Parts: sequence; structure tokens; C-alpha cells
Amino acid sequence: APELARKAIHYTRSSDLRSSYDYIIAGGGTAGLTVADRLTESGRYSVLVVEYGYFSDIPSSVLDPLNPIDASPDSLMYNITSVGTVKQFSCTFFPPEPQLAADFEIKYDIESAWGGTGPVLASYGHYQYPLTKVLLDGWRTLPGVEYPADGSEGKAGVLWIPSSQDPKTQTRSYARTAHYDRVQPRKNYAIITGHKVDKINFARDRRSLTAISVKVSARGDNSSVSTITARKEIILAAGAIHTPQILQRSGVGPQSVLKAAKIPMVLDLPGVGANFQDHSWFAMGIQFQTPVLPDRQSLVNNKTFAEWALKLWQTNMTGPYSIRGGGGALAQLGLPVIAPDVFSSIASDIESQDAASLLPTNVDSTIVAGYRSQLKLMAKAARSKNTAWLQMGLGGNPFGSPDQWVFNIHPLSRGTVNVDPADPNGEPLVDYRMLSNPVDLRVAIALFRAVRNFFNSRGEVKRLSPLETKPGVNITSDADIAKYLLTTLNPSQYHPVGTAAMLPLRLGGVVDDELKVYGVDGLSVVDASIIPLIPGGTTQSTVYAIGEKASDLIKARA
Ligand SMILES: Cc1cc2nc3c(=O)[nH]c(=O)nc-3n(C[C@H](O)[C@H](O)[C@H](O)COP(=O)(O)OP(=O)(O)OC[C@H]3O[C@@H](n4cnc5c(N)ncnc54)[C@H](O)[C@@H]3O)c2cc1C
Repeated sequence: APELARKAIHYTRSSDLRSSYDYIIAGGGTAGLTVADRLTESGRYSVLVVEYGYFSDIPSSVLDPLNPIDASPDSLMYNITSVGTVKQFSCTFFPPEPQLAADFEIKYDIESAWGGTGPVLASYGHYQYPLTKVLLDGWRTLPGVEYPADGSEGKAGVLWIPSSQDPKTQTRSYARTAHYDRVQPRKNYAIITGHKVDKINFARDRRSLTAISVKVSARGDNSSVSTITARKEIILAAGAIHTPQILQRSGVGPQSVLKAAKIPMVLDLPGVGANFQDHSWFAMGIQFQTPVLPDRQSLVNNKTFAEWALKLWQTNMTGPYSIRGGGGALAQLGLPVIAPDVFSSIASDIESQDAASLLPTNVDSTIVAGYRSQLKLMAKAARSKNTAWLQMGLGGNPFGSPDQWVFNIHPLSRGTVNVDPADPNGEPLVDYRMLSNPVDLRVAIALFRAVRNFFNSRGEVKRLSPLETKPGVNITSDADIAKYLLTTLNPSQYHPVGTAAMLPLRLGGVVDDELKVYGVDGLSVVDASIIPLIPGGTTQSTVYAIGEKASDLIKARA
């Protein structure tokens, strides 16, 4: 029997569901729960969220004092950072303590960047390691580096970003705490966990195609199947990997992909599963022979420090453990600043590229047109000081590894997410097509040189005698650096976007500017899939903002 939970009606068996709801949301992640919360607030509409995952009873603590160095999934703290202002999404920002802010020059500008109040909480830990200050100051000696007034102001530079962290309990603030646990009981808000939306069913008449219901099956049990009707709209929020999968399984996608998988075509929409993007990254080993102590390792190898840290944590949840997961200082810098000798030729390379030759063969001409316009924008961005391509953390690796992670936050390669023709009901084929645009390798080499140069020559940083353990100082030519990068580059920072892009149809779009799927009534997409061009920053805050905007749009047309 359904459980009348504190928040919503929680189902675990599809046979207990009603046969229809006003809205059905596929996916209860960042966007899905935001939209479910907003649509149920007034009490006027009934909403069913179908979520593949289960509610976890593991407390979402930031910290495991007994295991301070190893990352556990629970400790993957989400940072809030954004290229644009985050004022639009409802988030409450808690400034750092004044002394900490003064010591570490933690800048924040509530007026220009934060402003709002809302259920997602953003805060800083109560401690910073002294290494951060040295690294922060190191960038000051590079001409052109700026220190924006707030990390979420939308400017490139050396900046501070908070974590999505409740400053009182030091637990993670995320879609579940903000948009589910927080809400008062609502009888019009239903969620079924451990179930997935397999496909959408349509009704067609001479003039229109309408999404009317979803096929829902239990996780791991395809025999437990139900069909639930949406009276108003079906809303896809299954994320950038699974939203295109649901569409394609339902017969909405590129003709060639559907044909190969023997899925009867309902609507030829070439953009579904195309334009797939994520941030790529690589690691360099940097060991300070003159370390700045205490550092993260001190929690393990300095008994006095470890005891002090534990005591602070146990007394009032402050100290080093309160910055367990992330949040902190970042360098987010443009190519003219970090690569003044090559940025112009990288931009020229992009300008002279033939878009079609960089995409999978036989791709629809609208996808090529969309990519061509992206390349034009990115060539301009490569010449801009204010579009960050390098992202690196300034405080060592948050999980204690001696590696320095280096991120390319504007990759140009475009991948695909398509149903597997051999198993259309299984997981989709995710092809990052990393480095399919050769400029990405040029950029990675430029980022590598910039980071090496930073550690070798900048301010006080070089006095720490940084030793490059990986790949090592004897690797100097572009060819050798490229060889190293090819063994270590990773296509994903877990920021997949773009596979159901909000773009004009002639540029390969899947949804219009009201997030409605082209050519279908009663069907919208509200998650990271709609982002046409990956933001130069982590994606969470953008997705919350999309969820908030989507809710307004959906309510306006209800
Ligand atoms: C390990 C990790 C660390 C990250 N760190 C950061 C960070 O520090 N900062 C930051 O800003 N961003 C971070 N991100 C990215 C951020 O979490 C995502 O951008 C954001 O959650 C995307 O939101 P979404 O709603 O599009 O998808 P999701 O939040 O992924 O939600 C999709 C939901 O749909 C469900 N689902 C999938 N298929 C189906 C189906 N067929 N039927 C029903 N349900 C389905 C999934 O179980 C999931 O709950 C991180 C991501 C990961 C994975």
C-alpha cells in the first residue's frame, strides 16, 4: 500500500498508482524534483514523479571523520558555480565567517550574484588550508588575471565558490532536501521510486501528434508494467543520458538511429541524442617538497592536528572537516590570459574548421548548421579574456590525492547518446567522441603548459619546490605532452548536457524556447539535455535555474 510520507505520497508498486495525473515527470533528479515541487505548490495540479533510483537512508553527511581521505559517493559534495549570475534560481547564500573571509580574501557579492532566498543552501566551510592562499596569490603575478567580486558573477578569473551545503548541519543541500524533504505533506505530489519510464505513447490525428501516456516498468522487472496517462503534460527530466533514450525508444529521434534499432518512427527529430557535451579533464602529479602545513594529509599523519580537527567537528561542526567535499578557490581563466602565444592561432584554427567533417558521418544538415554556429561563437570566445577554458582547484585535490586536476570547460568535440541497435531496451550507447575536434588536443596542451608554468614560476608557489611527478619535467615537446594526455584525458566531469537542445529546428534543436518538444503537443524537456552549449562552470546551478524557469512556463500554459 502507498505510504503517506511526510512529503508526498511515496509508492513502490505501480499497481497502486492512479491511472492518470495532470503531469507526469520522468526522473526525480535536480530538475525533476524542482519542477515537481513548484507544480504542486498551489495544490491545483496533481503530479507523479517516476524515479529510477530509491530513497537512500544513508545520511547525506559531508564527513566521515574515520575515513577522512577516501572519497565515498556520499561525500561527493556539489559545488555551486556558474558562468552566469545565479540570482534567478532560488538559493540561499550564507557568507563565510568574517575572519576567514579576511584571511583568505574570500570575496562574495550578494547583490550582484546571489540576491534571492530559496531552499537550496550555499555556504562555505569554516576552515581553509593555508596552501590555498599561496596558490591564490600565485596567479596575481600573471598579467591579465582578475579576481572577480563573486565567483558566480559570471566573470572569468581567480574566484571563490561555495558548496551546496547546509551551514548548520554540514550536510549536502540538494534537490531531495530542497524540493522534497522540505515540503509539507501534499496529496497532489506523488512519487514512485525503483521504476522507470520506458516510453511515451502518442495519439495522432490529421493535424497533431500528442503525448498522452507513459509506459512505466519496475526496475529489474520488465514484466511489471503500467500505463499512466498525463492529462496536461509529460515532462522529461531523466538527465542528458536518459532523456534522449526515452525519446528515441518512443520513436522520436533521428530516422537513421530509429531504423537501425528497428523502432517504428513517430517523428524524425535529428537533434535527439546529438550535440552531446561534457567537460573533459586530465591529472598532473604535483608534489610540494616544501609543503605548506597543515594540509589535508595532516588529518592522517599529524595526530595533534587530527585530534583538534575532530574536536572542533564534534563540538560545533567547524574546522577542517567542514570543508570535506569541495567549495573553495578556483582559477577559471581565458585562453588569452593563460596562453597568450597560441590563443590567436587556436581561434584561427576554429574559424577555418569544416563543421561537417567533425561530426559523425551522415548526420542531418541541421545538426551541422547548429555546430557551425557554435564553432563561430567559440572562435570568438577563444579570443576573449572573459570566457574561461581552464578550470583548476586551488587547494589541492579535495579528496587528498596529490594530483592536480585540470579541466577544459569549453570542449569543442561533440558526441552522441543513442539507443543501442543491438539492444534498444538496454542502456544507451554513450559516445563522447572525445578529441574528435583536434582543437581540443591543442587546448589541452595549452592548459597543460599553463599549469606547469604556474607551479614553476608564479609568486610564492615556486618556493614550495613543486616537483612534477606526472608526467615529469623531461616531457617538454608538444608531441610528448600530447602522448601523455592521450593516456590520461577523461571525457567527463559528470556534466553531460546538450542531447535535447533548446535551439531553432534549423540548428538541430529538440525543444523550443518554452521547452516544448518540436512537433509534439503535451511533451517537454526540463533537464540538462536542453543546454545547447556547455556552460563554463559546473552544471548544477544552471539545471536548478532551468527547473525554476520551466515550472513558470508550464504553469503559464496550464
Ligand atoms: C558524481 C557527480 C558529481 C557532480 N558534482 C557536481 C558539482 O560539484 N557541481 C555541480 O554544479 N554539478 C555537479 N554534478 C552535475 C549535476 O549533478 C548535474 O548537472 C545535474 O544533477 C543534472 O540534473 P538533471 O536533472 O539534468 O539530471 P539528474 O539530476 O541526473 O536527474 C535525472 C534523474 O532521472 C532518473 N532516471 C533516469 N532514467 C530514468 C527513466 N527512464 N525513468 C525514470 N527515472 C529515470 C535518474 O535516476 C535521476 O535521478 C555532478 C554530477 C555527478 C554525477
